[in-house]
Amino acid sequence: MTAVAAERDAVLRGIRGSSQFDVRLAGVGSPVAAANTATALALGDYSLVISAGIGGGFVGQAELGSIVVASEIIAADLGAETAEGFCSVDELGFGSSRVSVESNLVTLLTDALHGAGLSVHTGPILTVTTVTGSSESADALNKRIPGATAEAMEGYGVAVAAQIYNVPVLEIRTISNAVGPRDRAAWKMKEAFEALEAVSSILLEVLT
Ligand SMILES: O=C(O)c1cccc(C(=O)CC[C@H]2O[C@@H](n3cnc4c(=O)[nH]cnc43)[C@H](O)[C@@H]2O)c1
Repeated sequence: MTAVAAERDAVLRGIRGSSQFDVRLAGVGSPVAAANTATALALGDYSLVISAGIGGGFVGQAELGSIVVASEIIAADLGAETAEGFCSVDELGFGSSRVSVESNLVTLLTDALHGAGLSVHTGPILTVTTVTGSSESADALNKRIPGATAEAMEGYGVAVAAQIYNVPVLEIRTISNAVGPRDRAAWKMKEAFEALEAVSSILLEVLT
């Protein structure tokens, strides 16, 4: 599941037309991504769901152009603001803001990516509703979720749909920008799409 066509096209280049993969558009944001993933899972027979695309990298954790494979997929802003600070849905008793991933799948993929000489990191990938745009917000996320490695906008929605259908899920982000003050001129879209293509060609090797 990719949010936009440019991500889908990078994945398609990487998998070189393999019929083993069904590359679909999720749309931008967790709700539409959840709906589109659930629709696909209701109609087809899948053994793995992958949320893939570009994302923001937390400074000191994932540099521009690198790859992040999620160890956990976390809805970082799903909760309530209180006088004491942010309160997650877990703390509120309304469910879980976290979806776990199968560690053996993560290891299989990251070993292959390392083996191909690519820069790859593993850690929590946050799903946010609003792209983080200040150091204060980035610091708050880092404090709330130690080890946060990347952020994007769809992973949690895709993961919840996969979880409902009892299908394992992965999230993979290639880093186009740093999480923090918005500096559109510094975004490395080309490098991120090239990395997404490279990851997809490795996926073809390890999952075939
Ligand atoms: O501002 C622009 O000109 C612009 C051009 C293309 C794409 C964008 C996006 O904001 C893309 C959002 C899209 O990409 C993921 N993404 C990429 N970086 C981040 C981030 O730092 N924080 C959250 N999401 C990010 C996201 O999953 C969306 O699908 C802007």
